[in-house]
Amino acid sequence: MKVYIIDYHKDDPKKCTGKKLVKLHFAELTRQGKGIILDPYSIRTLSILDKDIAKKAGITIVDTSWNETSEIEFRNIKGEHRRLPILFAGNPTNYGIAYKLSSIEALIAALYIINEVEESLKIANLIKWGHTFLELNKELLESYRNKSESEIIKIEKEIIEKILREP
Ligand SMILES: C[S@@+](CC[C@H](N)C(=O)[O-])C[C@H]1O[C@@H](n2cnc3c(N)ncnc32)[C@H](O)[C@@H]1O
Repeated sequence: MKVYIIDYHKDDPKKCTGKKLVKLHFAELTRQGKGIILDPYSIRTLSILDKDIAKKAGITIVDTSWNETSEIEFRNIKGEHRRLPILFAGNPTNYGIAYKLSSIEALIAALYIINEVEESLKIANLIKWGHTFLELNKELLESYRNKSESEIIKIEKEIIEKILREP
């Protein structure tokens, strides 16, 4: 799978997981979006139905800062924008926070959801807390894997309702 990074250079370069993917030759830098754009503000949800586009044109991650980002940064990027369904960050900065994934976690999740599990695990091995992320989201990722967009939205709704019911 081709992976692209649009790097807005907003985070500490030492901690930046988008840069790490590029450095380790698992991604290429780009200025334009290609294929599936991982966009947390998108109204469309990533699913197995996006696998063909991802295979043909790749997956683009937008490496920016969660503290400074907004919808505007994503709006003009060409491509098929998709958000990820609820998942919890496993990285030390945003540990346990829903939806706020690092670039590398977003890639691990996207590959898993489109049923590229082996590649997802390979990416998870690149970072210390890759397996923390997988462990934390094991059941969620498995429930989203290989499912259509409408199925994923239904599963996500049930999960959110369950969380809200918990004391
Ligand atoms: C906001 S940046 C933060 C990057 C940080 N510098 C790092 O080193 O990981 C994370 C990127 O991963 C993707 N991403 C993270 N969480 C996502 C979600 N819930 N839905 C879609 N894409 C997501 C997006 O491309 C997003 O811009």
